[in-house]
Amino acid sequence: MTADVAPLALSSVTLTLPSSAGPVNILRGVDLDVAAGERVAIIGPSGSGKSSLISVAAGLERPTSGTVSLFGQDLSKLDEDGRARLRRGRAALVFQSFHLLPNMTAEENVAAPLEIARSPNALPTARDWLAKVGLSSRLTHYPHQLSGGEQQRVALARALAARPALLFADEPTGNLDSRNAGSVVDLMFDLLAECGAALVMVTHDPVLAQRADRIVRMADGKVVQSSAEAAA
Ligand SMILES: Nc1ncnc2c1ncn2[C@@H]1O[C@H](COP(=O)(O)OP(=O)(O)OP(=O)(O)O)[C@@H](O)[C@H]1O
Repeated sequence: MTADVAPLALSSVTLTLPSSAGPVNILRGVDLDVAAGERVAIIGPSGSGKSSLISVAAGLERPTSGTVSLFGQDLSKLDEDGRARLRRGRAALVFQSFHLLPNMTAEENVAAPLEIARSPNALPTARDWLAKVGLSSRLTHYPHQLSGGEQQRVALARALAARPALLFADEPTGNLDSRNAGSVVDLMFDLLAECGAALVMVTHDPVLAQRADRIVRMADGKVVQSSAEAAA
């Protein structure tokens, strides 16, 4: 993995989607560069395009125009499989609603992407990561047997077990009470530091945003401010 290639670079990105009321301009010319290991929080009012930005940046959605480079590769030059291959082991995602597979235990949920990436010792590695997030006693529990905070910690272990260079997080604590949110956030920042991973995180929580190295404020589909003091 080359440290000198920017994990993420967006240039003049637009996203326009059709709706019954006509085309909606969701992203209207977004530039964003994220350096290796840099932690960026994206804030802004509801509907300003934060989740859409993450979706386009992670290659889950194609921009209408502009370029998205992930680890130096232009995503528009890759098909869906190519984008998935590029992300695998290097970029990970954590969402507000966890997205754990309901028919798999905690350890199987964490091991699954490692197995897909053919990493050796997937299950022992999964167990190590569940220990890091304080869930050694819940290895064989299914998601419905876990609390919201525990499910989010499994999701975090799953995202970070492959030691990605970039983590995308969309409201990573959105469904948690403030005590659980605080412990998940502490854990996330500790584990990111351990991996040296960059973070692109959407949040409505100003306290969480302040923990980032940089705060990017969006309004109406555009970046309107980008600085360490944006939330002040
Ligand atoms: N598939 C779609 N088709 C049309 N419009 C959409 C679609 N998805 C999102 N939008 C619109 O795009 C805008 C941006 O949505 P997005 O979810 O990115 O905002 P957000 O800043 O993440 O909002 P929130 O903070 O409420 O989650 C919203 O006005 C939304 O209604």
